[in-house]
Amino acid sequence: MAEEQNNGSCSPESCSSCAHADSCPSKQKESMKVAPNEYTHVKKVIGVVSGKGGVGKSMVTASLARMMREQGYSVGILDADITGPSIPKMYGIHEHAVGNELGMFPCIAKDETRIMSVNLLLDSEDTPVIWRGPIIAGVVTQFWNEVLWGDLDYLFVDMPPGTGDVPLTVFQSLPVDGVIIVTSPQDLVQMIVKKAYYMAKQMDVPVLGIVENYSYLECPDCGKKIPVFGESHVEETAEELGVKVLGKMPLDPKLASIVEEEKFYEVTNDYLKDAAEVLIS
Ligand SMILES: Nc1ncnc2c1ncn2[C@@H]1O[C@H](COP(=O)(O)OP(=O)(O)OP(=O)(O)O)[C@@H](O)[C@H]1O
Repeated sequence: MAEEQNNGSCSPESCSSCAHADSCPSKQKESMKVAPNEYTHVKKVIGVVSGKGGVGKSMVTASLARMMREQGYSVGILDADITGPSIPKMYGIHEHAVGNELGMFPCIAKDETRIMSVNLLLDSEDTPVIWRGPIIAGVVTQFWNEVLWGDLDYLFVDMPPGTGDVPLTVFQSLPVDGVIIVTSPQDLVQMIVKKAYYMAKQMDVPVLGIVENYSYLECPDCGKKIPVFGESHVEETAEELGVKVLGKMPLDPKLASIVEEEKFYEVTNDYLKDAAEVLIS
């Protein structure tokens, strides 16, 4: 019988009737999940990943969070980019996270987005985090099960770039409902997108789609779209992988300056409307 094959492709739900359940990879994967604390109730956990650094993953994470917040959903951002945290500063948060015997409280941005990041725990924001991979991965797990997130419709996880320890821990330990891959138009990046895609697939996490950042720059005088980083190949890549393109974001000076002003809680990002549909469905 198909569900009795020990091949890792069956669902954990079919374990009860399967003779191979104890040694089955699908059940083992399930057992590695870390339960949240009793004060955390998150409806959807969405990972934002990129194969490579600097493609604007934090920008996309925060934009998705803003978009859902604007639609009235309660949202949180778990900044899992431990060595390069940028989310609190984008929202103008420079305070220290506080806790009690039950756990740590996320900091609350002006638009009520709940945020947890290593920068909220350091004595100085400029202190570098020089920890080995397993320690960093442990902190990310604590951000899930020791932070009192409360009731959230969406928790966005801003992952560090690449396919290392932290993405692996997040996929294994958190109940990730889907990932969004961020890319930029360069050829090399398209290849790296596939690595992120295959990692998610291997971890049985659905890929909700791809967002291309830095797609073009719009001339402020004539409105012409200039492909600064070359022609986009995102549609080809998406088609090849069988996923949707959820949006193409230009290099937008308005977005850059709102990040500089640390007022991301005011952003309305219309470039990612298709992503909202996918997140709500
Ligand atoms: N579409 C955009 N328009 C203008 N500025 C942008 C855009 N996307 C990103 N930026 C800016 O580029 C910088 C890098 O973006 P971001 O921090 O989101 O990248 P990242 O992929 O998360 O980086 P890392 O991988 O190093 O964590 C930031 O200052 C951000 O504000």
